[in-house]
Amino acid sequence: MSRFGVLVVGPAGCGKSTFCAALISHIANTKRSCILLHHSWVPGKLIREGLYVNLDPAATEFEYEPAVDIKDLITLEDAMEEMGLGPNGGLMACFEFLMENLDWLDSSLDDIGEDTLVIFDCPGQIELYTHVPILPNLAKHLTGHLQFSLAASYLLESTFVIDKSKFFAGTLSAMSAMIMLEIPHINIMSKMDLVKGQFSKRELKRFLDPDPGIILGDVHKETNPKFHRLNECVVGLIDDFSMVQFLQLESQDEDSVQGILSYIDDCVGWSEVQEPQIRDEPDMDYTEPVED
Ligand SMILES: Nc1nc2c(ncn2[C@@H]2O[C@H](COP(=O)(O)OP(=O)(O)OP(=O)(O)O)[C@@H](O)[C@H]2O)c(=O)[nH]1
Ligand SMILES: [Mg+2]
Repeated sequence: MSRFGVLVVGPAGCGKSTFCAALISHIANTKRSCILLHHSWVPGKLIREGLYVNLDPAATEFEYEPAVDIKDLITLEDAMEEMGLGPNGGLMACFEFLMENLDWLDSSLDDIGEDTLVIFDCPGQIELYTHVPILPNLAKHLTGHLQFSLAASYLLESTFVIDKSKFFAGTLSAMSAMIMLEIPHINIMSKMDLVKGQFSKRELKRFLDPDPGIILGDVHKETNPKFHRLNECVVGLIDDFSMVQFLQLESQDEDSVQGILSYIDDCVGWSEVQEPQIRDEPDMDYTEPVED
């Protein structure tokens, strides 16, 4: 049995939930999972039977009904009220509770159809994977105990490229997530529609496939000379790793979503498993009859 999943992570408000919904719409439009779930396609049914997992205990509105919702285990209000915590402390407490009750997640994911790509919509608090190893441990559980072939997609908002020092901060957080999660990782520059008109293709390329050395000059101009040495060290760090590249995402654009889904499919190996299948045929037994 193959199980595939993608953790959608990134800072608050970067467009994670919108991207999850766009992925689901696209998968539904192309009807690719209907066969993989139950050989039938009923709009909406797909969503209840798998695919979308909400891991944000503060999320209340969804474009698609989650198949699994952390709020069925614990809500942010409960955690805040019972432990006398604020919203961020409450969120950490929710995840600690989830980690102590992983059997709940195991049983919730038990019914997920074979070969379905499960989309995990994560909260925007990046401390969950940059400071404390909660999401990394969850990823280990999914890949180890539940045998998911799992990838992470890290979203960074495109408006970060307008402020170059913010871009470096964002790139560092993407790197940090990549290193902490230890699973195949895709960086995505979200909300590209917001900056497309403002930059030429060449200028945008500088950020999508960053050469920090070139951007450094611009950052120097924008920062106090006292910090130039620090800027250089940060650039050196990004350069040394040479691992950060971004794919472009416009969640309203189906081609853009398809492009990113193809990367995710490749990362988790979904495509490899699908190729031999005859999609519109019911399961058939092709083995030779055994003679008595
Ligand atoms: N212009 C534009 N806006 C977008 C895009 N994607 C998301 N947004 C908007 O950005 C805002 C935040 O989007 P969400 O999908 O809720 O972001 P999120 O990362 O899930 O937010 P949190 O869960 O609170 O961390 C919403 O107002 C979206 O409509 C996009 O591709 N283009
Ligand atoms: Mg969200």
